[in-house]
Amino acid sequence: MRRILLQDGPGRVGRDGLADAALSILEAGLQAVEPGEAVRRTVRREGERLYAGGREYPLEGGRVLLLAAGKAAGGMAAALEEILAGKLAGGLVTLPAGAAPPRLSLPVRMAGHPLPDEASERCGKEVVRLLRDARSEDLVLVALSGGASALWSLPAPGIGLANLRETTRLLLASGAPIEEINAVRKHLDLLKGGGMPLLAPSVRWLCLILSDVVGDRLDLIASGPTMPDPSRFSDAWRVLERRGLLGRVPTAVRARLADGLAGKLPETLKAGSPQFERVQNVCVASAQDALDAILRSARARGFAAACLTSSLQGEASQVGLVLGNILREEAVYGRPLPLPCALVAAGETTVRIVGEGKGGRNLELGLSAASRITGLDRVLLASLASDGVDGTSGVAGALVDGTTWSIAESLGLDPDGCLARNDSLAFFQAVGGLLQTGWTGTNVNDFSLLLAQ
Ligand SMILES: Nc1ncnc2c1ncn2[C@@H]1O[C@H](COP(=O)(O)OP(=O)(O)O)[C@@H](O)[C@H]1O
Ligand SMILES: O=C(O)[C@@H](CO)OP(=O)(O)O
Repeated sequence: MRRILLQDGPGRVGRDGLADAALSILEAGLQAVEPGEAVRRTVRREGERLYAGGREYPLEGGRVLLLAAGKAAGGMAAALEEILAGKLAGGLVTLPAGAAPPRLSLPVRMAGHPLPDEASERCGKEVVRLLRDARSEDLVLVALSGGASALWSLPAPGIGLANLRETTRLLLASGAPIEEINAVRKHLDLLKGGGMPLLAPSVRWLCLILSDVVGDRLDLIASGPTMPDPSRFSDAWRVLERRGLLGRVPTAVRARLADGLAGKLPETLKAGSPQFERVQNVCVASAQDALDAILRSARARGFAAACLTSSLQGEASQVGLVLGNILREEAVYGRPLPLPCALVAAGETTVRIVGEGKGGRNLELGLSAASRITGLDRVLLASLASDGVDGTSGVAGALVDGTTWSIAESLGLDPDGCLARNDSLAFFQAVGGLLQTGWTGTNVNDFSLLLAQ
């Protein structure tokens, strides 16, 4: 079971049973989306047959390949190696640099995240090589989780890794949500947006997906390499326009999108394309599973519990204010739930980067929420990235209570200034409340847990 550690500071943060309860409740959420278990719940083997998503896959007659990428690739691949004992003929597993390398029989590579690097491109080429050698009687298993967009890269002709990297950097800092970021990536990288089946259209495909995307749109997770792509060149162009990036992205990127818009390049594969006839995509777990476990765990500890939303989106500091106000309502008026209560929200907020500081969306959400609960007793809000690494902070999230804001002020910190400089890590390093897990090995959105007693 993955433990969450709370870094204390000069204030009362974490010095009461409420914080212990919050950590245990969130740990139950992480446990429910352990990737190996999620795969074992979804895939079953009986002798020479594999069963998943209501279909049967014969294991004899051809080779079985496994291609896995993403923050949960280690756990997913380990479970599949076990299930397919004696049957795997080859493959590749790619994880973000810095994650603990799993012990597997298949080759394991570490690559750049959130920006693709040379290792990402090498992995992309390795995937192409493996698929080009595949024959029609082969079965290709793909295990995808969030992060894979950066970990496997095959820049389109004329784009090159440096331009793809720069465009990704600009998009990540722009505050664009993942559907916008990936609409652009799908049009600059040949593996994304349904690109994989094009490389080996005659094989059978089973793609297992751990969702880290709000609403579990499978074409968005890891930029949907095995999924039909509903987005078009015109969508990618509009994203750059909307985010003020058309004049800032490299010339080669603008030129490719303009060629696509002018009909000089084929659109990505759409639903109904024959290339998807032999492809099955199955979601093995998502934030919904973690939310259910969080609610169960809270209720078992005597809290009235409810989910506020599983679609939390918006600028992190604004979302933090709203959640802080909801927690205040609970503490002062005991509504909407009777006390003691636990409210949980899952999703993925965004941060438009304007400063030079270090932090992440969960840290900014927590910092901002602290302003709305200051002075209140027996309340807390914990915001956690389920992958264990929030933005550039190196930590998983933050826990705030009614003392956080006043401690900051007593230390001479300027909380609003920290937010304005995107410097939330420095704020929490001073006041305490950082949540640490290391890479959790899973990845299903962020969680904000509100407790009031
Ligand atoms: N200093 C910062 N403060 C707050 N957020 C940041 C900061 N630097 C980067 N980010 C945000 O972190 C996000 C990338 O974080 P990461 O945890 O890798 O995302 P994901 O889990 O979705 O891959 C970017 O969208 C960016 O807006
Ligand atoms: O790989 C990706 O495209 C995204 C979404 O799945 O993941 P992350 O935000 O973790 O990079």
